[in-house]
Amino acid sequence: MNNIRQNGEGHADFVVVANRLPVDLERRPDGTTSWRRSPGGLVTALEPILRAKSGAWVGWPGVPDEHVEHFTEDGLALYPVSLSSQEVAEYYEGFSNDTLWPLYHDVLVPPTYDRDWWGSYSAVNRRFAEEAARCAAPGATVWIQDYQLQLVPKILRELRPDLEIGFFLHIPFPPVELFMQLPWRREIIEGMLGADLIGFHLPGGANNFLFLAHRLLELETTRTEVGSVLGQVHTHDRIVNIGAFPISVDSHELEAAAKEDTIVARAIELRRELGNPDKILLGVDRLDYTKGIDLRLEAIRELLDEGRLDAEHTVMVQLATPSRERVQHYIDLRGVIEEHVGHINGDHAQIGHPIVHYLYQPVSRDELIALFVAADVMLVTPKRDGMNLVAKEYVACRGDLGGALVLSEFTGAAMELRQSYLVNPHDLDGVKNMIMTALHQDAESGRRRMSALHRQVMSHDVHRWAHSFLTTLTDSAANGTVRDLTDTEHDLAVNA
Ligand SMILES: O=P(O)(O)OC[C@H]1O[C@H](O[C@H]2O[C@H](CO)[C@@H](O)[C@H](O)[C@H]2O)[C@H](O)[C@@H](O)[C@@H]1O
Ligand SMILES: Cc1cn([C@@H]2O[C@H](COP(=O)(O)OP(=O)(O)O)[C@@H](O)[C@H]2O)c(=O)[nH]c1=O
Repeated sequence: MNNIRQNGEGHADFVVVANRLPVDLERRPDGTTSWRRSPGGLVTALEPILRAKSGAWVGWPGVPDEHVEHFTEDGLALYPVSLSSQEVAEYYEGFSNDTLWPLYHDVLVPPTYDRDWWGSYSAVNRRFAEEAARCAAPGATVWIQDYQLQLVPKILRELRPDLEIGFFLHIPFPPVELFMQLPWRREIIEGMLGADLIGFHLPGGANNFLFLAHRLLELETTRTEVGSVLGQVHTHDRIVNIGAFPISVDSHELEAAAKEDTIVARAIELRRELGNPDKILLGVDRLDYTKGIDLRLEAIRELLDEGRLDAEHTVMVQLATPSRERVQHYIDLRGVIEEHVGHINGDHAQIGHPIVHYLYQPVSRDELIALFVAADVMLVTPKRDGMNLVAKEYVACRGDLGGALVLSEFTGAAMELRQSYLVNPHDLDGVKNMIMTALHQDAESGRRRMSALHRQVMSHDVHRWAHSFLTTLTDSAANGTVRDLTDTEHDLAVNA
């Protein structure tokens, strides 16, 4: 237990522990530094929650070998955990993103099983747990996030048994047939079981976990359906609740932003800058092989080659945020995507009028919202995705009931967004046909679809998600039993 005091010397009553801080440290060539927003949906979702609860956030500042003392940035109390270059290579790029990420995403590329990476993952997880133990006040609520930190719940419980500990997985939890490949499978399940409540986006992930806990650790499991809790795992001394909590976005904030004059004007300007096409298609993703950017470009390319898509009056914007740039599969994918873009523009563009406008750089929030407002068809075609917040953001921004969403069945979002144009991303002809259907939708039926989608996203926002998880966590920690949200609690969460 070293220098960590059993009952906590920290002051934070609510602590988020995630691989990344909500901001990344940026080193400029002249040696100066600044902070910029971190990539990904986890940060998008949790930032407004932490802000509302005035809590602390424990995470890595995004660059190796940086030792930063805890500090406050834009009203958020941040507790950096520093990682060496070797740890970034082994814990983050290696075990997290070249072992667990592909294993949990249907083995879209083969996972690498490396014993040194596992050693580094275990050591870094301990460091995160120690930092959380240090900053949490007695009896505090600590909410641990995602696959990079699956050992933290168990270590933290050993260090600080007084804490209320929740764990949420943001990516799919695989079926037993895949998970059993992992040489360290027992340790991972035991690590997660240190929490009082384990949350997944979908019931499928929760059920996979319950099955594994029984099969692998021979623990007793029971099935319940109270609120979002689907079952319980009985460890030798505690009951751990397992549930499904589909994450969402700050829908009301997005809807309001999309109506602001400056955003509406920028959306019009964007259309003009794109050459006033009849139709704008939009893709917004981290550059990741799970996201299906390659297959959507393939679909567009074939539609243009076949003359089904009008090259003169159609434009596609594809934003791809750089991600995990030193992992070989990501380097390879970038090459494939850029080859597609080159082929499409080479074969079908005119001077000054590219068909695909491709940006390999992060884009600001306001510019993104203006693009959502401008886009006639949003293309979200992952081969596998835990949730996909971009799909929900697009819908939240379309309070005008315009636009159309083409959405892969293999995203978590597809579970709720049933009125989108659902596609199987493995069926290229099906994707092509659905893109054409969405482009030529009848205006009235398009409005009806968007109205249903918009209602769903507005009534199930990120505040409701967090409130639902955290009230269930408190009940779980108190006695292992749970209750449904009252209507008042639900309304408060939605209107927060
Ligand atoms: O931190 P990175 O390695 O740059 O990756 C960014 C984030 O990617 C993943 O996001 C997931 O969480 C989203 C919100 O729940 C969800 O919508 C999406 O489907 C997931 O892929 C990852 O899980 C995060 O830990 C990363 O921060
Ligand atoms: C390309 C791009 C994206 N964003 C924001 O990032 C997140 C992405 O979240 P999602 O759940 O869809 O997927 P991952 O977490 O990346 O796996 C979403 O909030 C986007 O709005 C951004 O801010 N800027 C960008 O350029």
